Amino acid sequence: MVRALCATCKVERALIKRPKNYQKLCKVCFIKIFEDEVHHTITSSGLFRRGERIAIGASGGKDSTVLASLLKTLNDRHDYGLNLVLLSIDEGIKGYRDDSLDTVKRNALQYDMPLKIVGYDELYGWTMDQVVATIGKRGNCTYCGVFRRQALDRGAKMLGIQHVVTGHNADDVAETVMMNLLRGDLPRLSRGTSIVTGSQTSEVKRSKPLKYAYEKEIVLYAHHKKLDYFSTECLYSPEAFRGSARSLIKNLEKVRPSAILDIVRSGEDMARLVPGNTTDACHCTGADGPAEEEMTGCGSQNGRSSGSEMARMEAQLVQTGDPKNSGANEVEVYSSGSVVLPMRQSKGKRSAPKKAVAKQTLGKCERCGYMSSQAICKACMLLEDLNKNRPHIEI
Ligand SMILES: Nc1ncnc2c1ncn2[C@@H]1O[C@H](COP(=O)(O)OP(=O)(O)OP(=O)(O)O)[C@@H](O)[C@H]1O
Repeated sequence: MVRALCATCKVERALIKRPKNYQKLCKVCFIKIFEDEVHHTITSSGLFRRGERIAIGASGGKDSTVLASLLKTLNDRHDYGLNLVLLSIDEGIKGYRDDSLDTVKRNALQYDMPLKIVGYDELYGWTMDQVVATIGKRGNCTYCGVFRRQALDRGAKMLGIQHVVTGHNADDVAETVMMNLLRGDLPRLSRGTSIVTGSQTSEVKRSKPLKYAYEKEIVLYAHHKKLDYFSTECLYSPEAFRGSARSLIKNLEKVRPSAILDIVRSGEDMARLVPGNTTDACHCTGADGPAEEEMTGCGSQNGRSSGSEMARMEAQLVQTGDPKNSGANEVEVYSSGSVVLPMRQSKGKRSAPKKAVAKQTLGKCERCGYMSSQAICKACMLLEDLNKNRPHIEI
């Protein structure tokens, strides 16, 4: 079968069928278009200012590795004038985070960026292995999410940096929109769709430059740019509700590729209906906001288990290789028939309709002194519970 010509340059043979819109592109044009689109997101939302120091939340996974590589490329190409630093949180999960941190250490050399690693053990006196040994796997993602969110802020403060970027992508945002839609929680939905969280009053703002990038295109970009990233799921259990929202969206995407971006855009439109929300930038403090809790999940939420779609896609890419070299035909990196999504059954209780929540005001946690919208921050509340059980386990 003769491969079609690239829809953009019309010279090279198409190698990639874009998951986003089925456009057939050659490798060079795909990479250029993907980079241009992220550049557009950054400039149109005025994400950075010249001279700004940016901490890239680096987990070693595909999203944050692509983010680091892309920001370096765009910073050089468009002269953003940014000072980029890698910031990694070591949750203390042996056989998972220690391996992914090795990847980040290599990335630091590859991209010539300084790397700061901050551990849960030094911040909280607990590793996630110890937390799971105490509370079991159920609910451990809540601890990890709350601790990581604060750890990223604290790591940034240690570096004297006020802006953290994370590798959250369009699929992540669509999942958050869907979850909050299903819960009937519009205020939380509104916070989850913002490209920037944290305001002038909060000490560290967070943003998602890959907000409009499809996860599948991130995998393709990483593959074709031959990026060095870590691809194993967390050893501890994923969050069931997010998994169900994800399956729902992936099934929609099969019949309507634009579904992911449509959900993101609908989320943005609905966010404008929330009283007090006038711009895309989130008005919550970002320190303790529930939407942030959801957006700072763990890699396992994205289901990279061997049976998952992303794992299949990665395996397929590795197997097929680059058709230019292997002589194979055009790579269709996805196919609606070939992907079987893991359906996780959620036994979650039906939650009562929620009232609109008032805007949060930033203060300081009475215990740790860290920024919080409540008297005692969530991390301290969780630590209190954990510490009650401390005598029962060996640390
Ligand atoms: N341990 C960590 N250290 C620093 N940043 C992290 C860490 N874990 C997650 N993040 C940040 O949060 C983002 C979303 O993380 P999450 O694990 O939910 O998604 P992911 O799709 O698996 O991301 P990635 O592919 O980058 O691991 C990551 O892209 C990264 O920027």
